[in-house]
Amino acid sequence: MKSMNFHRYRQFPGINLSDRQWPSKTITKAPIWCSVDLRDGNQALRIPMNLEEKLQMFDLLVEVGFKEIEIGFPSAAQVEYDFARVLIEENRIPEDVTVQVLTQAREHLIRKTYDALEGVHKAIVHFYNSTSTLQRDVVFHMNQEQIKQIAVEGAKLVKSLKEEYGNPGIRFEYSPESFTGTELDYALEVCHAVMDVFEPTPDNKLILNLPATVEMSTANLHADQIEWFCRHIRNRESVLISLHTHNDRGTAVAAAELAVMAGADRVEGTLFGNGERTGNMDIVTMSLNLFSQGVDPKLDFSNINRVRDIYEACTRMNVHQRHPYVGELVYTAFSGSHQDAINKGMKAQETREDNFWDVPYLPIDPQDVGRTYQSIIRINSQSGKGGVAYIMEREFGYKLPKAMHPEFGRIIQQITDQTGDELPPHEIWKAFEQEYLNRTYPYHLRECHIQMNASEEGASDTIVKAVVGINGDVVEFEGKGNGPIDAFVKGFNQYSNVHFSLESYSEHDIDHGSDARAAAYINIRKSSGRSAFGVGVDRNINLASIKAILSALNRLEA
Ligand SMILES: CC(=O)SCCNC(=O)CCNC(=O)[C@H](O)C(C)(C)COP(=O)(O)OP(=O)(O)OC[C@H]1O[C@@H](n2cnc3c(N)ncnc32)[C@H](O)[C@@H]1OP(=O)(O)O
Ligand SMILES: CC(C)C(=O)C(=O)O
Repeated sequence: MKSMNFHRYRQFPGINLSDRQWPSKTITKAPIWCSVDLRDGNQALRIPMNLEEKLQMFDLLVEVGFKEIEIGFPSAAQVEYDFARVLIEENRIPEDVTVQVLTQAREHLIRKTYDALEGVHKAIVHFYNSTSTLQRDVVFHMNQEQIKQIAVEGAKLVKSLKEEYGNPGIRFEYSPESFTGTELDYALEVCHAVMDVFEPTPDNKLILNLPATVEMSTANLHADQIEWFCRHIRNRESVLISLHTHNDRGTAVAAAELAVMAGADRVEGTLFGNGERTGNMDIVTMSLNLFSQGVDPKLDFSNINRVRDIYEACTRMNVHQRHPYVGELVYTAFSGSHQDAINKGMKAQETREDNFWDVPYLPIDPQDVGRTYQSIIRINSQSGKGGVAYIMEREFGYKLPKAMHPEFGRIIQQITDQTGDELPPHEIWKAFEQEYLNRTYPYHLRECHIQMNASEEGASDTIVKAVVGINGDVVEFEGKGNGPIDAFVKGFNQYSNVHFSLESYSEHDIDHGSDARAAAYINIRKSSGRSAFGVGVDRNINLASIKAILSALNRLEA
């Protein structure tokens, strides 16, 4: 085997934090959420959102419950600037929502950003410069002091423009961009220098956003970085520590979760993890993770499909079928043992008294996010008898007796083995009809009259007069027994010379009301030892049973 070029990469260094506290913490409340869909999400799209799409996305974010929304980078492009103006001039920002705008720590961009915010009630001016070791070297060719000065000069300008514009509703956020690639003590030094400019207080906090601009380490090391920072920052009560994780290693959500345990107050992210490269932290997943632990997520994803549809329309991105909580297949089991457990779990759930959700393989109730139970079991060659029985009951109201499950399961398995494809419910129904209900050869019930006689002593007997097609001939017979089935079987045995016994019988209503039909399931065994189920459906339960007998016999003859 050829080995890969792993020696070109270095291990991320450990963090010196031997008494880390975060591993024994749990998250008991939602962090302050900030959506960056309209900025980090938008800047990574092949076709960025137009004004109309941005408005639609903004309205969705408000509807979901975000109170802080980064609406763009107004100094970057006209559409970004215009969007801020439309929101402000058309009074589209609800009272309780703060919009946030991003700018590089560069004078002309900061000034333009303030122009875009003219007249806003509440806004966060978010400015950044990269502080990472690598970018200082290869992008800026500056030393630590020079890079710190970019941040400090930016902070001074951002602060003075607030006064110049006389807008008390402006707050500040600073990001040492590429924080996770920056020496921790240096990132701290830069943030302290920025704090010295703003002089934040507990009533007037500065947001320090510590981005994992590129996800470079395992989530535990990220949590160590955040705990280290939270412990070393001065005036901790005067700053909000914000997270902004990316998903380069596929663990942005885990990194954000552990970092909240490590002390962060606020989390930036996007719907479904849209954003640069592999995306930003997925707020839907993180908030529903909290939800699934019994914590109020403070965001409303109770109609997840609507959120997905608007997201897909605005971004032209598709949500993956396996995306947590929302993907088409995430509440679906194809495999037999999962189906069996879900089927049993759903039944047990109906009888639970404590209302807690506890169904195998379904971490949350799909209905809590506006999904249905419709597709929790779907059938293909990996499926089992329990799943097939579930579909028959759920989709068509046929409660196949348990002893019949293996038989019908095998019939469906043969089809799925042949096609290799999923078998939708209507195809399962077709197979059921063909196998059990539509068989008329060699036996076919043409007429049947049932007469039940009750004697004064309470005993009763039944006479069945039937006309049955047998191998193309028409045979008329009469039988007497202690009930319609017994009478029919006796008569039939006599005239057809076919001998069998009844092994099991069950029946139920399929529909309700005066027009209700009944389904009967009868298992018969011939003297040869072979046995089969038959199914009959009729408005009259006795006729349904007689049809079920002939269905079973026909199957045994086939
Ligand atoms: C991690 C993130 O997601 S950060 C957000 C990223 N988002 C975006 O960049 C989207 C919007 N950006 C843009 O539209 C543009 O990049 C703008 C408007 C911000 C800047 O435009 P331009 O100046 O034309 O282009 P560009 O970004 O290539 O400029 C790079 C220059 O700015 C310098 N620069 C970058 N950040 C800073 C800073 N904070 N302070 C001073 N100079 C900076 C670079 O070193 C480079 O300098 P050079 O020209 O001497 O080599
Ligand atoms: C500007 C910052 C917060 C950013 O987008 C990043 O670092 O990913």
